[in-house]
Amino acid sequence: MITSERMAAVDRNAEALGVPRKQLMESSGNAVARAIHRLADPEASVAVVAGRGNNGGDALVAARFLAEYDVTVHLLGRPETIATDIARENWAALEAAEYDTETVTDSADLALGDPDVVVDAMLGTGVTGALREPEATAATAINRTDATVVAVDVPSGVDADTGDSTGVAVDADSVVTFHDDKPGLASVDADVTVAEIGIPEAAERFTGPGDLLALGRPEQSHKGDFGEVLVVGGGPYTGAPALTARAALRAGADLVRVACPESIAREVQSYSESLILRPYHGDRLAAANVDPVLDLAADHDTVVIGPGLGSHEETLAAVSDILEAYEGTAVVDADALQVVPAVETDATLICTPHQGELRKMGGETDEDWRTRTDLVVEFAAELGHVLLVKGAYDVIGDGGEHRVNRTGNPGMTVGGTGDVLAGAAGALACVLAPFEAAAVAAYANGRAGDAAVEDSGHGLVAPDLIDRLPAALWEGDE
Ligand SMILES: NC(=O)C1=CN([C@@H]2O[C@H](COP(=O)(O)OP(=O)(O)OC[C@H]3O[C@@H](n4cnc5c(N)ncnc54)[C@H](O)[C@@H]3O)[C@@H](O)[C@H]2O)[C@H](O)CC1
Ligand SMILES: [K+]
Repeated sequence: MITSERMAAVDRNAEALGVPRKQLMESSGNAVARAIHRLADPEASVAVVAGRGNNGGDALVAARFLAEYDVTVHLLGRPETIATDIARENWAALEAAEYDTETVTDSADLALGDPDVVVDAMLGTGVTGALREPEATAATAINRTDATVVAVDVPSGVDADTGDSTGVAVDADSVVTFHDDKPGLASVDADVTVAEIGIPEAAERFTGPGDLLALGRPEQSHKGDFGEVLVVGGGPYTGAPALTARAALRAGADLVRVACPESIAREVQSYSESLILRPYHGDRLAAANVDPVLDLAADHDTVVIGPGLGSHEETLAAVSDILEAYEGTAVVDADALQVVPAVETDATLICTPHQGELRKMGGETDEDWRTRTDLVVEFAAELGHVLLVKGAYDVIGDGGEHRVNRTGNPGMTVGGTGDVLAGAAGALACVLAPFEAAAVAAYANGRAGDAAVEDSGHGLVAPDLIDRLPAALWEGDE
């Protein structure tokens, strides 16, 4: 099963892998035509009803694969209003080759006749709300025919994710859907065929530019759309919590506060004026700080706990107590990771170990790490949390799904890059589901590292990544 949002991401990733959408459209159209070959005898009459989006584009392609049939293509709307280049190109190809086409600008003008087959390609995953005109009237007209109705991707008017239809929807006999089944088709009373359209498996398995689509564009978001992050870190180390907090800010967080021992507050502040500190009593996290930190945490959308905390027994006990009582979303990094397996919590944790830390948590690693994503998925399931295991290939798992990130470079083994990643994950977890936040953080962090190396060669330091996070998250790669 794949949601429309994930499908759009995978589609974008496929393009980045060298398989552009026009190629996918060609495969989709071909699959629809093959379904018609199975359903109808040669010379049967086929009415293709195409909308102005890519769903319509699929059917315009299908028409070219139906030479044995008597095909008429009805385009709903003027050709100039076709929404995408690839659909428009396929319309132009039909026109140039003098196919039997007509454009319907007024729903009253749709003359379907009495076809043997109707191809419903008005709307697919791009639908929002109830069908408008001329689609609504066309759907009623399609439902009134005695034809066998073949829907492209989803019956028009049906939401691919929920199966809901707010108004009239096409009553299809059969649905040819692409790449993977859609959740909304479960409630549709039709034969559903899933057609492979040539999307490489890597487009789903590896993070790519499509994974960033969920973030939206910066100009669409406003201050307050992201969220507030609390970094709980520092003690024996002062640089780590500062890096984490600065990374969270650059990854979009509206506000980031650092809870750290008062003994190091001045030094943490010295890294950046923009840091807001909430110092607690003492020189390392300990039992007396648990309640104040929990009170602070309750006022934030996410918490990042671990960077620079050290592994003093008292500190680790305090981390356990905090995680046990906390109920929100937290990124757990560095020394704090080792307490996670024994912690019983209602919180949603994103754990970011490297392989050494993973072993310390009781997880299994393997020399042939790339092919052992199953180890991450299983251990994540055992923990009941999201795991982001850092390495040459980062593996992100949540017990069900997994994703692999291959951005980044050997220069990133330098200290502090993990602190940056944790901060980015904390910010992204304010706006994305935990698994997505981890995957996008890994992708963007690696991309920032790759950009840094490209700009200044090797000799990378962690702050180089922070400055490049906004571009890595919000700028296209073409
Ligand atoms: N990898 C893939 O996902 C592939 C998908 N293919 C096909 O593309 C469609 C989705 O295409 P898209 O252009 O995004 O959307 P639609 O064609 O479904 O519709 C967009 C079109 O419709 C207008 N619109 C939206 N809501 C309504 C409404 N309620 N009433 C009327 N009109 C509406 C909107 O303004 C747009 O103009 C997917 O389903 C597949 O069939 C590919 O070709 C292969 C790869
Ligand atoms: K459709």
